[in-house]
This record gives sequence, C-alpha cells and structure tokens, in this order.
Amino acid sequence: AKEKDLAPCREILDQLEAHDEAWPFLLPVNTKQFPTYKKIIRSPMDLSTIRKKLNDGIYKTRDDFCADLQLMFVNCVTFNEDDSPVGKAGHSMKTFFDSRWAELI
Ligand SMILES: Cc1ncccc1N[C@H]1CCCS(=O)(=O)C1
Repeated sequence: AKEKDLAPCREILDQLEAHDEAWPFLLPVNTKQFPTYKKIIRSPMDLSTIRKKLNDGIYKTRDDFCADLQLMFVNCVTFNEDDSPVGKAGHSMKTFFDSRWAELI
C-alpha cells in the first residue's frame, strides 16, 4: 500500500463525527440562519463536505485532507467568539484533531 495512504484520514474523520462537540460541524453552516456567514467566510467547510471529498477521491494526500480540517477550524474562530458555545466546541474539536493527527507518523 502507499506509505502515506488515506486510511488514517477515514479513521480520524470517524472519530471527529462521533465527538460530543461535533454538532456545529456536521453539516454546512445554514446561511439562511446566519445571513452574514457567506460574506465573512469565503470558503465554508464542514465534516459532511470533507467526508464526501474523501469518498469521492478528491484528496490526493493526507495534507490535502488536513488542510480542509484546518480551514473548518479557522472559519470557526473567525466567525465565533471564543467563549460562545460554537467557539468553545471548535477549540475542543481542534485540540482533539491536532492530537490525533500528531499520532500519525
Ligand atoms: C460552525 C458554525 N459557525 C458559525 C455559525 C454556526 C456554525 N454552526 C452551526 C451548525 C448548525 C447548528 S447551529 O446553528 O447551532 C451551529
């Protein structure tokens, strides 16, 4: 198998989707509920979109996958206050992701 295959990405994504604080990230942000979102966030990203891209073979490397996760977290910090429910969930999810990602050799 390719030394840097994408199987660990599936595994980490499974764990992110199952995380207690994944709820803000499971689906694309609803721009009707948050009308300013599209103006402030130029490149929306969420876990369902990442799952589809992974399944459709869009990611060629692990780092392509990692970049979309980081985009999702940066969008969250950009739009949400750190002490808001969504902001706190985002920090928690990023800490979890970063620790699992670091475990990959
Ligand atoms: C990740 C994010 N950034 C900015 C605004 C909203 C969200 N997520 C929403 C997803 C649907 C449920 S919710 O509306 O409570 C939170």
